[in-house]
Amino acid sequence: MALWRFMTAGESHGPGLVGIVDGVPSQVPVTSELINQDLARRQKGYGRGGRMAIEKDQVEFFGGVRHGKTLGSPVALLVKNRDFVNWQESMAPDEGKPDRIVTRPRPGHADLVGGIKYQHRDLRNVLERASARETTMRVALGAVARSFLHELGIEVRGHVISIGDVHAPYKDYTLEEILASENSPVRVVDPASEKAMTDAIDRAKEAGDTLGGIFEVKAFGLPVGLGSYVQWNRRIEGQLAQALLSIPAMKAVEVGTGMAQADVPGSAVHDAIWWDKEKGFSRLSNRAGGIEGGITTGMPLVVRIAMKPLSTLLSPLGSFDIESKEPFLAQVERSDVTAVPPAVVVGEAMVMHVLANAILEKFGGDSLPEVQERIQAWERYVREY
Ligand SMILES: Cc1cc2nc3c(=O)[nH]c(=O)nc-3n(C[C@H](O)[C@H](O)[C@H](O)COP(=O)(O)O)c2cc1C
Ligand SMILES: C=C(O[C@@H]1CC(C(=O)O)=C[C@@H](OP(=O)(O)O)[C@H]1O)C(=O)O
Repeated sequence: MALWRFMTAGESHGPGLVGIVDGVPSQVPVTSELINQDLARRQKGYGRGGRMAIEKDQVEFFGGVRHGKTLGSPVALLVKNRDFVNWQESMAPDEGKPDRIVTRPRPGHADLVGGIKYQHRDLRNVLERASARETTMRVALGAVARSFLHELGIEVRGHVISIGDVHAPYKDYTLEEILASENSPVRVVDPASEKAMTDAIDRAKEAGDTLGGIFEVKAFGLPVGLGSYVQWNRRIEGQLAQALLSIPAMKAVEVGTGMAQADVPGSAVHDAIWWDKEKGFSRLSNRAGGIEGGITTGMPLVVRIAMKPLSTLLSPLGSFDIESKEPFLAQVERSDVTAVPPAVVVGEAMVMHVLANAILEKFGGDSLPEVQERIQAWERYVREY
């Protein structure tokens, strides 16, 4: 069982989202300001649809935090859906009027498979939970992990690499360089790529189409030794891939130089080992993306994630109404054109949940000072190894 566990509940147009993260050590600084910062980052991004103009996500605490610090008890959070006022009758848990019944499944969304699986004839009962609205709570809970990791000297940040077929030039960016993407509407580090990306989004919007893309998440300051090769489910890249692919619309994950490694000989892939008295062991390059043998190497962790284009198309693909069994083509619904920039923030959150758990598995500890002390002792040992 994981030591850092979280769960979310709530529908996209219901009253809100709730979440609990269990296993957080005591004394970790957590404030609503800190969580709201990440919630605001997830809401930004060129290409978002009308919903983001309605929502202004703000966290409320229900447990586990007092006077700005965690207590060691489960942290319970709530984020309300502002859009709920427009859906109250439709989403009423007691008697209500399901006035916006959905019977037209979108190819590529969860509508049809979810309807069949859960025996729903109103596909709203599927899309409400399949919606990526849920990722709001993953990010709110992820901000607690961010604070815990920050106190241990670990920073996790991501940026966009491509939108549709527009690729920014690839570089091994430092944390400071990645932070510069914060003000970019498409969360890209390279300013020269920004215009081509926003233009591509404008063109897709005009055509009633959508775009996917690729983003990268990096973790800096990780200790050597998180994860393990001794059992299949303890390999850290496996845990990261599962967490990242659990985000709606994510279809592939690469670690380090990933897929490209298959094309070249080993001499062009592996990272030479280096030793000096001051730092101990390190690597001369980081094509492995900070993981060897399912264990962190102490080099930056590098994962890249491919997101498919969103499935709510204003000029949609063919589909059939589940009641009339008639084909339909036209379906006008509000939707994002692309959600790669906000997905970066969700990717960061999922990486942070995995890393927070891995830290607790390796070092244990009930309070932040206890974990800090254990990591410091470990780092001394690693330097002298
Ligand atoms: C931040 C974010 C925003 C999204 N916005 C939309 C959207 O507006 N319209 C849409 O059709 N899909 C959107 N999606 C993707 C769907 O939620 C996803 O495709 C759907 O749940 C089916 O899951 P699958 O793509 O993993 O098969 C979004 C995903 C993310 C991560
Ligand atoms: C609400 C969010 O994303 C939503 C994810 C989503 C989907 O189908 O996944 C569809 C859209 O919602 P709506 O159908 O209400 O327009 C997005 O806006 C959010 O990210 O907070």
